[in-house]
Amino acid sequence: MSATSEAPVFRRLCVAGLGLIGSSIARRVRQDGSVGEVVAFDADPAVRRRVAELGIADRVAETARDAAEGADGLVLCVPVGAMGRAAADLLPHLLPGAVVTDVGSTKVSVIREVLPHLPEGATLVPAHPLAGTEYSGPDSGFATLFDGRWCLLTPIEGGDRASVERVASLWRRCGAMVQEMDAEHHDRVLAITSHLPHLLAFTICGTADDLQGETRSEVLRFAASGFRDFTRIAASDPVMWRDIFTNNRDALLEMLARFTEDAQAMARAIRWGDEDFIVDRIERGRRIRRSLIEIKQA
Ligand SMILES: NC(=O)C1=CN([C@@H]2O[C@H](COP(=O)(O)OP(=O)(O)OC[C@H]3O[C@@H](n4cnc5c(N)ncnc54)[C@H](O)[C@@H]3O)[C@@H](O)[C@H]2O)C=CC1
Ligand SMILES: O=C(O)C(=O)Cc1ccc(O)cc1
Repeated sequence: MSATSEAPVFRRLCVAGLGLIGSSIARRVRQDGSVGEVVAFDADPAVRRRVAELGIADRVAETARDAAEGADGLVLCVPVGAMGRAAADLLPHLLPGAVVTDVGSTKVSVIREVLPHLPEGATLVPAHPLAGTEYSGPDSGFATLFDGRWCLLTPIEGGDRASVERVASLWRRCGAMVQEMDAEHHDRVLAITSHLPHLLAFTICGTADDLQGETRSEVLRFAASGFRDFTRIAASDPVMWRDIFTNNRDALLEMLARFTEDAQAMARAIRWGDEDFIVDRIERGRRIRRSLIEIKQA
C-alpha cells in the first residue's frame, strides 16, 4: 500500500464525516498518495479534535466553508439522513468543476437530497463501498478496510464520464473493485443483502431481551453461536441504521413482506411436520453459503 508514482486523483480532497468510513478513506489516501491533500470536516467538535490528534488528515477545518474552499473533490461520509444538510453546507464553496461523491448505504435518497445543492459545473458521482464493521467513529477506521471489497457506483444518467472514472480510480486505489449499477436497483439489492439482515438482527436481539423476564439471564449466558452472530450486527450504530431504514423504506418493506411470507411458510411446515419442506429450505441456505465461500476463494 505504499505511495505510487501515479498522479493524484484529486489535488485537494475534502472528507466530510470522519467516522468509520471517512477516517478509513482519509487514512488510505494519505498513505498511498492518491490525493494531493486531505482536508477533514466533521460537524461534531469532539470528532474534529480526535481527528487532529490521530493525524489522519493534512488539515482539520473548523467550518464547512473552510473545509470545502479550494477542494476539487468532496466525499460525503455522513449518515444518509444528514447528506442533504452536509451538501447544503459544503457544496457552494467547492472549486468550480469539483467532483462530489458519497459513501451512503442508500443511493436514491442521497441523489435526491444532494443533487439540488450541486453548483453549476460540478458533478455528482454516488458511490457505496460494501465494506464496514459494526464500529463507528474516527478510532474505528483503518486503511485496509476496502481491500478486495466491492464499491458500487450509481452514476447519474447523462452525467460526466470523466468524473465517474476519477471516482472509480480513487476507489481502486483504496483497494476496492468497482462496479456500476442503477441507483434503484442498488437500493433493492442492498435491501435484501444488507438492510433486511440488520433489521432481523436488531429485532431478534430485542425479542431475546423481552424474554429476559421469562428465562432470567439464560438468553445471554448460554447464547449459542447463532445468537452471538446476530449480536455483532446488532451492535451497529443506531443513527446510521435508523437513517438507512427510513431512506430505503419502500424496498426494505417489500423485502420484509416477502421474508415474513417465507417465515410463515416455514412456521406452517414446522406445525404440520412437513419435513421435506424444512429440509429443502435449510439446503437452500447451505447452498448459498457454499457458493459465497467459493466466490471468495476464486
Ligand atoms: N459503517 C459501515 O459499515 C458502513 C457505512 N456506510 C455509510 O457511510 C456513511 C458513514 O458511516 P460511518 O462512517 O459508519 O458513520 P459514523 O457514525 O462512524 O460517522 C459519521 C460521522 O458523520 C458526522 N456528521 C454527521 N452529520 C454531519 C454533517 N452534517 N456534516 C459533517 N459531519 C457530519 C458525525 O459527527 C460522525 O462523526 C453512512 O452514510 C453509512 O450509511 C457505507 C458502508 C459501510
Ligand atoms: O459489518 C457488517 O456486517 C456490515 O454489513 C457492514 C456494512 C454496513 C453498511 C453498509 O452499507 C455496508 C457494509
